Amino acid sequence: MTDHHPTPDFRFRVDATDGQARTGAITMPRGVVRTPAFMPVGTAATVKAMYADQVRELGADIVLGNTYHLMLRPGAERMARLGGLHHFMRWDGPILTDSGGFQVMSLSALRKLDADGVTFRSHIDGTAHRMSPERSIEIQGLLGSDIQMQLDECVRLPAPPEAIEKAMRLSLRWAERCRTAFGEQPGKAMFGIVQGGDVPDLRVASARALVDLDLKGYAIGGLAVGEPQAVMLAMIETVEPHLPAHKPRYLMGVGTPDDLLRSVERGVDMFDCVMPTRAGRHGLAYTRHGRINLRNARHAEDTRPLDEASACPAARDYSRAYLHHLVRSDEILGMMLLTWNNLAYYQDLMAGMRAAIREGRFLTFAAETRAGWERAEA
Ligand SMILES: CNc1nc2cc(C(=O)NN)ccc2[nH]1
Repeated sequence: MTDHHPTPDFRFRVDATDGQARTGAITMPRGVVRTPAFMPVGTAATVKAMYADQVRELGADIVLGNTYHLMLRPGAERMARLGGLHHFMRWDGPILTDSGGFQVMSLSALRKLDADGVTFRSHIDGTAHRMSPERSIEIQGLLGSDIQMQLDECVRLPAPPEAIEKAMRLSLRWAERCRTAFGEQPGKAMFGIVQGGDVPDLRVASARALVDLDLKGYAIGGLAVGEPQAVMLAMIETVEPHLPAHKPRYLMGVGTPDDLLRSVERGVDMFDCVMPTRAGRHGLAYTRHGRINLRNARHAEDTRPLDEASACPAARDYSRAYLHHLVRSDEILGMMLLTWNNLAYYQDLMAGMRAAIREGRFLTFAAETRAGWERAEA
């Protein structure tokens, strides 16, 4: 395995491939991101219910910050005065921030979109805000983000092709404006976001236009927005041949463990999703035996841990009976342990994929992993 060290600039290297699947690393001044990579979501400057050190220890190299939440609270200029997001939350590795566009459209109130950006009211206190491509990049810079996302317009599916095309073309114009606003920041990157809904021709047009901007990485956005998994996978297959093989591909907002296997198989390098953390807070455990709902009465006297073979204490040292009790009692420790378990499982899955790709056995690994989920618990 090629060992990777932080570098003064932003570099991506593919170390091995197996079919369309790739494994390698992004090296940046703040650290190395082994790919395929899963980014825990740290919405309000915290990966909910986790210490930053725990997130690092379970194998995460990079976390995601949400621009929409942080610009509203504590505020971008305030965050800069406080030393930036890394210092604030004590995460010394790379941070990727989204642009805020998706959350403005899904969380804010009274939002109005125009050619220059979006005007909206905060879901927290109703104050009015304006987000332009330039302001989004400025905010991400003030936060200290290492990988910044362009502002784009993401449409929910199903949607009329005209609406999808309009949003995709607006997103391309915003990509150029973000590229200009970002300028040259050695060691940092700005990624474009391929849009185009579930319309292959629009997806290809979006990808080709973004590649002409010669960006450092490319996200595939506007998926996992209500479409069937088959449609999501078809869009990845449509876009992949048009993205440069030597730059990272990031699938936004995805996904379940099965989504991750099938997307890595199709050439995706990076992921973020609230699934492991949100599910953990709701009593759901992701394990190599499949998903387990600890609220279910069948666990009330089950003395087994979630996974005795796991290196994660939350999976190995606590009985299901205890986790069931904590979940039924709405105890904070229940959320903490299940979040810890779930993030550890997701990182173990990514590490397993990286090793399998290096050893040319990815499809076997994927099949064995799925079989483990199906096997009725011993
Ligand atoms: C949970 N599904 C899901 N889809 C997403 C798409 C985007 C996007 O296109 N941003 N520009 C962001 C977050 C997402 N989360």
